Amino acid sequence: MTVAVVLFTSDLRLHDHPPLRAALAAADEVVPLFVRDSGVHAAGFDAPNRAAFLADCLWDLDASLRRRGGRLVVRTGPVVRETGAVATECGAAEVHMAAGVSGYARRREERLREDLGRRGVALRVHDAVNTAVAAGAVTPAGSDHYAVFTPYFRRWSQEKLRGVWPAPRTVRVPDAVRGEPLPSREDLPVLSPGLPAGGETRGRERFARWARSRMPGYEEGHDDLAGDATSRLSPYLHFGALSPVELVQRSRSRGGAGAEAFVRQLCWRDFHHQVLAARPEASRRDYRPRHDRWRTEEEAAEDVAAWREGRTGYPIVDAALRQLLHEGWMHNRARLLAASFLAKTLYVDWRVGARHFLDLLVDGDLVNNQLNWQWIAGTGTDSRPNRVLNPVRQGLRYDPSGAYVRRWVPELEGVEGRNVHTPWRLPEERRAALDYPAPLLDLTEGLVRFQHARGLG
Ligand SMILES: Cc1cc2nc3c(=O)[nH]c(=O)nc-3n(C[C@H](O)[C@H](O)[C@H](O)COP(=O)(O)OP(=O)(O)OC[C@H]3O[C@@H](n4cnc5c(N)ncnc54)[C@H](O)[C@@H]3O)c2cc1C
Repeated sequence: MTVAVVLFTSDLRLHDHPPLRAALAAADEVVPLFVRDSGVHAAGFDAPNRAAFLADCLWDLDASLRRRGGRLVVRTGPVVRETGAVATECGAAEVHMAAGVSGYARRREERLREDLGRRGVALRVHDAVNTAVAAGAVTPAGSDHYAVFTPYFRRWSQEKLRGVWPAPRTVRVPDAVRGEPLPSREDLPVLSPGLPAGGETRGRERFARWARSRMPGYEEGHDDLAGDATSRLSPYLHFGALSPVELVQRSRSRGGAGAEAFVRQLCWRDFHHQVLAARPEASRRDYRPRHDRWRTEEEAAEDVAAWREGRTGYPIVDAALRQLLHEGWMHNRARLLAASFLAKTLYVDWRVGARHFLDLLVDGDLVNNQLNWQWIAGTGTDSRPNRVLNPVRQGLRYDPSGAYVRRWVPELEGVEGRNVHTPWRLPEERRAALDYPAPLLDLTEGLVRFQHARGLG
């Protein structure tokens, strides 16, 4: 009887899963393994909102495996030690896993290869599991990655994707391998109250429902904050509960402007993955240094606290940050303007904001979070690095009725129409009756400070 191990990391699904498919083809029995990696805990990446979503994903994966005659084996500890121990216990000849692009994922792969090699076990790493096109598979002449999105998108769109594989019918797991009880959402500390439920089953249902009802209007509707017309699939993609290859293929086969626009957004994930794969240090250091002398968290303590709590006095920024606190998720347009406000208007180090997002976002990941923050801070891949988003104009444009602001900032519920974006202009008596702060700073002041810092005048 031959045995293989599948080490699940950010690929918590059974459909379209290259490592599982290869392991089932190579061995009679397979151990589906998930390690609650103490390294991830030590790095502070298991924030409660994501830990809760992860627990849902593991329960769902286990249930799906049980329906196929198997089960999920969960272990806790350093991932290299636990994987090696499981491989030895079950006499596996191979361990299969998905490739990752972060520095941590790369080191994990190297250490696994070494440890398993000593045990006589081969490590097989599979590409295009968590991206549609593998990071580094397409490169421009003379460079190891694309630094600008549009040419990458053009090239990426021409790549032929592999076929989509169904979930296996049966998975036979050796009886002898010991597992631990699955972690549960109930055991976790305080979570955002509006956190979505995780798991492949829910992710697939959500995609199917959204593709039928809202994908056709995605192109026009995706920036409408109150309309909430985007897919909200990002946490499922982050944990690999959905396959990007499958989403691209299924969207393309539906066709239409909405599907095309959605596929383009999926390409942004791949774009950032290939940047980080080539420049892993971009998760911490400026990708394109602009010689900024950012205000630190200590220097800007009061501004940072007001920003985090959603009490800056700029309603659209506050609505965005309160949505994050409540749902562990934020609309893309809201992320853009909240991040621009911190990094450019308040001129605070983008890493301070990126950390806050990572502490709360259920889809928070090093690749997309850090590189989107760099994009907005003008140290990343934006070809207009000095653009500053004006929160009043953004509010009027993307929340013209003010419904998004009223949803998240109840103090402003009674302010009619577009006035909700400029409460400081209300008559003094009316303004004083609102339990809502005055603007933290004048926007022109913020703009001048930023432009001066960037040497623009
Ligand atoms: C400052 C900032 C921080 C961000 N942090 C993260 C993060 O930690 N994790 C994360 O997944 N996304 C992040 N994003 C990207 C984007 O905001 C979210 O992916 C999107 O809002 C998720 O909502 P959705 O699933 O409804 O998106 P949809 O509009 O339905 O898009 C479909 C999918 O495309 C991908 N996508 C869309 N826009 C982007 C983008 N700009 N970059 C990369 N992928 C994209 C996502 O996987 C998303 O689920 C960040 C954006 C900004 C501006």
